[in-house]
Order: sequence, then structure tokens, then C-alpha cells
Amino acid sequence: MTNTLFPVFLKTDTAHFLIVGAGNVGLEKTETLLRQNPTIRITIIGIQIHLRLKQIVDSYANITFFERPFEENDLAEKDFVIIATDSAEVNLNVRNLAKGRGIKVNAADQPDLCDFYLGSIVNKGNLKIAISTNGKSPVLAKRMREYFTAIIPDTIDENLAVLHQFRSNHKGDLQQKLKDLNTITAAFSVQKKPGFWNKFRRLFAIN
Ligand SMILES: C[C@@]1(CC(=O)O)C2=NC(=C\c3[nH]c(c(CCC(=O)O)c3CC(=O)O)Cc3[nH]c(c(CC(=O)O)c3CCC(=O)O)/C=C3\N/C(=C\2)[C@@H](CCC(=O)O)[C@]3(C)CC(=O)O)/[C@H]1CCC(=O)O
Ligand SMILES: NC(=O)c1ccc[n+]([C@@H]2O[C@H](COP(=O)([O-])OP(=O)(O)OC[C@H]3O[C@@H](n4cnc5c(N)ncnc54)[C@H](O)[C@@H]3O)[C@@H](O)[C@H]2O)c1
Repeated sequence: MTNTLFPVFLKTDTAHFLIVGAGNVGLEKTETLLRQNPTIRITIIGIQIHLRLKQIVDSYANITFFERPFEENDLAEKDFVIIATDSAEVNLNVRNLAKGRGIKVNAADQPDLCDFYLGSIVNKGNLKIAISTNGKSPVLAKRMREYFTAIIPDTIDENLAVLHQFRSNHKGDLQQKLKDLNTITAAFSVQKKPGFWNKFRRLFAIN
């Protein structure tokens, strides 16, 4: 097995993230988290802070910043750590201390230090797709995000609302409910769109 990653969808309302490093990468990762949940709880540590990140910190009550070097106690009561300093030594130290406490770690440019990777995310209301290339090509993950964002209509969220309603109101037994749900979603079946995968193959020049 060469790809053993298991995607999960994390509830961010209850999670507290620690970001160590407040430069370009710290900024990018903060924006990435905020894009999914503007009220996500984040603590950021950095000796110096990127100007734009300072503006973000100042405008979000849910983000706390400490302008100093990382200390072990920063890990207290954190659920996840994103490591983004420009010192490989500091990054490794933070990772080892976090591991000792059972806290899961992402290190921006060091896959070997990561317990989890951040994915590229397609957002269509309640439909969310997370994309990974198993660390092989983040830029392809970005391209795939752009592709799926373009081809999936925004109105999919309206379809979801109707389906949710139907699902909640259905009075039949489970077998009947499943049958009916499959029937009313038949328009989304791949078999109904034979041209789709050919177009996809052409786009990515796959033989
Ligand atoms: C998906 C996304 C999420 C996010 O970070 O938010 C993400 N990277 C994104 C973009 C991106 N990152 C990089 C480029 C420059 C082009 C290139 O190198 O390809 C671009 C493209 C761009 O910016 O346009 C540089 C880079 N990234 C990593 C390395 C180190 C290495 O590979 O060894 C290097 C080289 C550093 C160097 O050379 O110095 C490593 C990782 N990057 C990952 C995630 C994880 C694997 C995800 C997967 O399985 O695919 C992993 C393993 C760890 C992690 O960071 O979680 C986000 C897309 C957001 C979007 O949707 O737009
Ligand atoms: N900028 C990018 O897009 C990019 C892309 C790929 C990889 N990287 C790598 O990622 C790392 C970070 O890049 P960057 O551009 O964010 O660097 P940066 O210099 O902008 O930021 C580094 C941050 O780490 C902080 N820091 C250093 N030692 C610390 C400590 N002991 N405790 C707390 N904070 C500490 C600094 O104060 C600063 O806020 C570098 O190793 C870089 O090579 C960067």
C-alpha cells in the first residue's frame, strides 16, 4: 500500500490550533484555517510577525498571538500544531514535544514531520471535497481544486437542501428510503454522463 492516508472531516468548533512561526507560512496556514471557519480558535507564536498576519490577529478575537520564541507550555490544551518556523531545529523540537503529549502535528514543508497533511479544499456550501496527492504534488492538488470548483455548480447546495428535506420527511422503512433516494439522485450518476470522464481525461492528457 503506497497511499495509506485516511481523510477525515474535522469539526473545528471544538479544536484549538497552535501555529508556531508567524511568517509567510504562518500567515498562509492561518488564512487556510479561517477560510473554513472564521471563528476557529488559533494561538500563534512567533519571534517576529508578518505585517498582514498582525492585521488578521488584531481583527479576530478568536486568534491570540505571542511575540516571543516557542515554549513547551504553548502546547498545553492544544489539539493540533502547525509548525512553520524558519529553523529546522525548532521545528523538530516542537514536533517531538507535541508527540510526547499526543498532539498531532503538521509541518509546512517537512512531510517527514507531519502526522497529517492539509488538503486542497473545494467549498460548495454543505458539499466539501478535500484533495490530497499524498504529498506528491501540492500544485496538482490546487489545480484539481480549481477544476472541481469550476465544474460543480454552486446550485449543488440547493440540491442538497432538497435532498435533506426529502430524507427528513420520508416516512418509509430504511430499504424504501434508500431506494427512493437513489432514484431521485439518478441524475447525478456517472453512468448518465458518459462524456464526462472522457473530457476529464483529455484535460489532464491521460491516455
Ligand atoms: C494542498 C495544500 C494545502 C495547504 O497547505 O493549505 C498543500 N500545499 C498547497 C500548496 C502548495 N505548496 C507548495 C506549493 C509550491 C509548488 C509545489 O511545490 O508543488 C504549492 C502550490 C501553490 O502554492 O500554488 C510547496 C510545498 N508544499 C509541500 C512541500 C514540501 C514537500 O513536498 O516536500 C512544498 C515544497 C517546498 C519547497 O520546495 O520549498 C508539502 C505539503 N503541502 C501540502 C498541502 C501537503 C501535501 C498535500 C497533498 O497531499 O497534495 C504537504 C505534504 C504538507 C502540508 O503542508 O500539509 C496547498 C494547496 C492550496 C490550494 O488549494 O490552493
Ligand atoms: N514562504 C513560502 O512560501 C515557503 C514555501 C515552502 C517552504 N518554506 C519554508 O518554510 C519555512 C518558513 O517559511 P516562511 O517564509 O514562513 O519564513 P519566515 O522567515 O517568513 O517566518 C519564520 C517565522 O518563524 C518564527 N520563528 C523562528 N524561530 C522561532 C521560535 N524559536 N519560536 C517561534 N517562532 C520562531 C519567526 O519569528 C517568523 O515569524 C522556511 O523554512 C522556508 O524555507 C517557505
